[in-house]
Amino acid sequence: MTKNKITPEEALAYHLEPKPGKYEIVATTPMATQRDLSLAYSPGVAVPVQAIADRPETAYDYTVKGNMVAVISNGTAILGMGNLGALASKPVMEGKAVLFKRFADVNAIDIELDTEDPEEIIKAVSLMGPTFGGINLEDIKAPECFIIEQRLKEMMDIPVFHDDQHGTAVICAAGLLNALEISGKKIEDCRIVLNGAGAAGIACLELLKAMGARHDNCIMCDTKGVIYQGRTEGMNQWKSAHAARTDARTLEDAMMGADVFLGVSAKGAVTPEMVASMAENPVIFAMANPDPEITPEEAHAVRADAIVATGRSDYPNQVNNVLGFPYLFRGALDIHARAINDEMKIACARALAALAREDVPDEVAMAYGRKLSFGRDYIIPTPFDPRLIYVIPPAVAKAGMDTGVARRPIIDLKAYELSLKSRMDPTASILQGVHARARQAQARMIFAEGDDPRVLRAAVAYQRAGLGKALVVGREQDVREKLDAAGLHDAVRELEIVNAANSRHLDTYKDFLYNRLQRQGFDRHDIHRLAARDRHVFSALMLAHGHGDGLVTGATRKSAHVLSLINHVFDATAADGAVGITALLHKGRIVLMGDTLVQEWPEPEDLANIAVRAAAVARGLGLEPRVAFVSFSTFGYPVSERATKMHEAPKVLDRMKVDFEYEGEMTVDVALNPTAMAGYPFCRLSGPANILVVPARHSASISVKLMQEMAGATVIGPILTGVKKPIQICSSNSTVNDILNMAALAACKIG
Ligand SMILES: NC(=O)C1=CN([C@@H]2O[C@H](COP(=O)(O)OP(=O)(O)OC[C@H]3O[C@@H](n4cnc5c(N)ncnc54)[C@H](OP(=O)(O)O)[C@@H]3O)[C@@H](O)[C@H]2O)C=CC1
Ligand SMILES: CC(=O)C(=O)O
Ligand SMILES: [Mg+2]
Repeated sequence: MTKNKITPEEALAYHLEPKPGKYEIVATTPMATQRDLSLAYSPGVAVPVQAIADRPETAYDYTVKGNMVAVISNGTAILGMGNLGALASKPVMEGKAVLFKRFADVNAIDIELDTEDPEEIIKAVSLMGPTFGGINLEDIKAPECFIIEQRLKEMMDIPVFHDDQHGTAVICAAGLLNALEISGKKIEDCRIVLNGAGAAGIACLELLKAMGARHDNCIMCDTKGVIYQGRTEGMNQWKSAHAARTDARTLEDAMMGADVFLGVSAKGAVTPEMVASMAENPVIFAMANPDPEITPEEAHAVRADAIVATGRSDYPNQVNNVLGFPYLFRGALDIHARAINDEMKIACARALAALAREDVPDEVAMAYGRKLSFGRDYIIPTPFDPRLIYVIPPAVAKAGMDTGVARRPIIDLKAYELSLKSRMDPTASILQGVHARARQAQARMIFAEGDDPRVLRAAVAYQRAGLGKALVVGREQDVREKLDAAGLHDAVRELEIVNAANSRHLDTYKDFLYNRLQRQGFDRHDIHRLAARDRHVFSALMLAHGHGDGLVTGATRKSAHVLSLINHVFDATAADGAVGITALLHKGRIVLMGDTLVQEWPEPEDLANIAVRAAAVARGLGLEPRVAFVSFSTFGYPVSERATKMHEAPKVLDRMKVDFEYEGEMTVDVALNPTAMAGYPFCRLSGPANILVVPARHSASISVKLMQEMAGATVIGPILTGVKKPIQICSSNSTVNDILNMAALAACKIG
């Protein structure tokens, strides 16, 4: 199993850069003109004000209320870290807000309340009702959380949901249904031990009992050991409800012969001996965060037959409420629900359990870089499963409608499902897929520019993210100093630093290069200078000889120059059919553009080759290619000599009988806008183009940079294709993340 290794420095840097924190608020309306100002603010705003005053339900139409959730904490139970206060809880709450957005397009804002007094929290939150479509309580400790949630539910007319209680319970129930199916046991016969009698623990046991677990078969423990009938120390009414009739007094006693262990307590609470004493095919959900009660490695070392889950993303079977709260709220918000009730939670649990049993589509397997099929290492869907957004919310919404909490029922559930499918930004999952496949490939990546701090940080991140081995070309002393300056002292020991002076292969490289270049005016001296002193050439030679699986360079020099150096070692010219493809990611859309790197003025045959290369890149990214040859004319009008080759290129593809959609020539709006395309009913594209082949490199460069500077598009590439080995050339203004992404692209051989 590959484990992600995350260092404290990386975690801090992630939160510090590019701006402090993890989200910002973006306007959805333009505020550009005097007229905009008049509409958005005074006097225009008075009109929706009056409408809402007259009919309060229209707040869902004229404001963000209907898609806005508050993530509220006082920091008394931050993950499993305990009571560290409201301010310290902010990174977790900002994180939950981002998860809401990323996974279910719910706008969420974190609110940290600096009090431990339940009455103050109740008062503060109850007054926020008008602002939000729902309230997500987070990391508020038991037993106060029970009182707070109950009272707020009674007072407010929007869903109030304590994620640590019900989110956790729902996911735990879903995972357990499937784990028991695999271990061939029935919930009503199982002996269940639950450690941690707080927010998560009480809610988990309550839900499992509602789903068939027998009270007499369940033992709950806390820091004082077993909660047994008659115990007085450290008790409260919620624990008392689950007090067991048993002689067991310690967790160790309770675990003997148990079928199921559920941990929502703290790191290391379970020992290997306890696991060893459990019944056959034991189920162990060690859900404490960030560190589980026992690690899967430790549990499997003593019980190979155990089915193990944790709350973390770096092990299989992540039982974490991230699988629940985004989708529960999505479904609830879409029916303008008054509450999230038990039926909606159970519908969510059942839908999640059912989804894990379904055949996993290729796109999900591709995103994870491994085949996932229902079994011991896959009992619950993975958080990045793109089906969650359109499978779970409809189940929740339907249960809400059936039980009468919907203010605005959904008439057409099928249409709702379709709208959910197109709601999510596909671009995030594309990068996630690339990284997952890179992790699978475990490529030895050559980072040619070891003298650049960004490259060094990307190399460290590549290795620590478990993507493979990073080989850094540079001088040891220099690399050490630069890593020290970046606060990455330990990384020197982890990276392999390579250079001409410490390579055993320099003579072989020089012979190879001499053979290639001797008839192009290079003598032995020139060859030595190139091979020993130029890191781009040296790195390319390493790659050519299989002393690395991929190469990333270009962060310190202009790409054309880097490409000319690489051409000494590889055939990567226009004549060789090399092509640069750039991916533009913007507003949920991804468009590939070519050629952005190699071909200056491609002829129709070259344009066809660019289309073929771009289509392969698109498929590598999980997109079905639709190519448009773009120009300033559409299907022959206006007539122009400059547009002729764009008109001819599709005919070349006709002759090649390629297996993807293409059309041209056309203007960019016809290519990308379905309404404009509809004006040409004979157009063979089945939807907006996702690949634009442009007439020349200057138009490609202008378009990409315009999108980047004016629209703030994310740019990946140019991705170099059509070369024998994976080489990716970054741009000189690449960030650490850009370089890391290029390394991941090289690792999974996209291009
Ligand atoms: N995977 C997931 O999705 C989720 C995981 N969790 C995890 O569950 C844990 C508890 O969270 P939450 O319920 O919100 O917190 P609470 O503060 O509400 O409850 C903590 C409970 O754990 C008990 N406890 C703490 N340490 C131990 C120990 N070493 N042995 C036995 N019991 C212990 C406490 O006992 P006592 O009553 O005696 O003080 C208390 O009952 C955290 O680690 C959290 O990260 C929570 C939510 C979701
Ligand atoms: C996952 C979560 O909410 C917790 O550990 O508290
Ligand atoms: Mg929590």
